[in-house]
Amino acid sequence: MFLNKIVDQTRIDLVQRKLELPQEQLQQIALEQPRPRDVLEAFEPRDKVHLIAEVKRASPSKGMLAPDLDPVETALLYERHGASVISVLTEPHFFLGSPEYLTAIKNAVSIPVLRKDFIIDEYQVYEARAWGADMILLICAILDDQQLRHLLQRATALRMRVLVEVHSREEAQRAIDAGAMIIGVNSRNLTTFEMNPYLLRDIRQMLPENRIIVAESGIHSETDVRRLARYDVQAMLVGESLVVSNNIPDQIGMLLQSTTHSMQVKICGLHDTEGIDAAVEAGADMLGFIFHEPSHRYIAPEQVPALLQTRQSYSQPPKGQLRPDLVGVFVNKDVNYINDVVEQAGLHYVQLHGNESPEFCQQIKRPVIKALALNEQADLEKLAAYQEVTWRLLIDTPTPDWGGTGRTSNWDLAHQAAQRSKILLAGGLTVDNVRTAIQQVQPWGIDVSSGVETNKQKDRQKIAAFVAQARSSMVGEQGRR
Ligand SMILES: O=C(O)c1ccccc1N[C@@H]1O[C@H](COP(=O)(O)O)[C@@H](O)[C@H]1O
Repeated sequence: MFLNKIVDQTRIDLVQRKLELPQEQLQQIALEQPRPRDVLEAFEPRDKVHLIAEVKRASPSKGMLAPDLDPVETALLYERHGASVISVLTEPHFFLGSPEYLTAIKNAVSIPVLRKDFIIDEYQVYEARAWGADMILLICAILDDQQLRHLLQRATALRMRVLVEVHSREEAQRAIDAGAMIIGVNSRNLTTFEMNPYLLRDIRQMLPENRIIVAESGIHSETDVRRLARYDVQAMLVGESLVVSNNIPDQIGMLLQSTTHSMQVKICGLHDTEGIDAAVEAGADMLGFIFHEPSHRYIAPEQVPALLQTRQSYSQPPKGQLRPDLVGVFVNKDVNYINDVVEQAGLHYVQLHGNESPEFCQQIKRPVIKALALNEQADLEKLAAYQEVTWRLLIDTPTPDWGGTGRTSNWDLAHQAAQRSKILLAGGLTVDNVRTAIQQVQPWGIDVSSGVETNKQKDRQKIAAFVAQARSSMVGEQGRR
């Protein structure tokens, strides 16, 4: 097994290195180093997705990636094009890494540098500092709780920061309990090399708000980054897709641009197979289900999993896509009912579309999207109380029917809201007006129901055209959160 092999090899190497340089001397060198660079500052502002760019020549899962890569030139290129931290492999046998790369890179760039290795012994922590690292990686899968705490404590005493890597809910809890402030969720299982692209979604909610969350592995495309922006990570650690690229600046540009310029699309009011297939195949990010009985779009909660299970489009989405997130829409329902439906229907988000108070929102077991109507300037003030306790705000048209009416909202007020928080814009969007809406309001995402229907049924062509139009409508950096 790969992990065992690499840890065994690390132990053998360590015996030799300790003979060459006893720990006492190494410790002295580590203590003489200038103070580490400020890693936490590198992840400011916290509501952006920062790039940890990795210098990696090979990997056991992919073999040779970029054997001729010049580590220092590559790191300098990463820094010039917007990386916040450089990750350097120092493991020599499986990743063709080297401590010399780390030191040379540290001397060349002015951003923090991470020692990415299989650290199992405090000797390696001192090495990292002696070589110039500002941050180290600790992998939960190869450490027990006592080792994890001990190595964290050693690194902290040397003023380094620690990226604690997890691969499951159980490891995430161990990282939290050990006091990890920077938690990396690695979608690649280090034992089987299998990818679980849903891992981050599955464990994101259990990670406390005050931690820095790093998404690791398999980040290649705009679609990948759009998902990360949905799970509110502070950083993405990217190696392979950078080093194999024949245009690294373009690849970095695409990844970073996608963190802010990529439009999240929710298709709402789905209740039949055709609608679900059309929304998934068009590449929708979120599927919305209406649990408000008077609506013609109503679906009983228990029907949702049953319906999704029958759809191959959902269980095995088209290449390059993943299963969208599921949103349940409720109007003035009881909190216990909502929390039961969350489990029953397997929801990832809850949209509250009635008069629910901020206190009510706090009792919901999933991140809340709170729908609010903006009639006049003064209504903007009510956003603040909800912003604190919800995941996103949704600006919809004020009507007695609550929502799904096909009437557009006040885009000027919505734009002002979008400058204050990440909003979803809803109400009367269609393929004909969505570009203007995006450019005028600059929302974080958009939500549509009526506008992609014909005779009250979801229309495959309208859905495809709507998603394509939304995605091609560029949003400027200015004014969008
Ligand atoms: O769609 C409904 O029937 C509905 C009922 C009750 C609350 C919200 C509802 N839909 C929401 O309305 C917007 C879509 O509006 P439009 O149809 O595109 O104008 C969206 O947020 C739905 O979740």
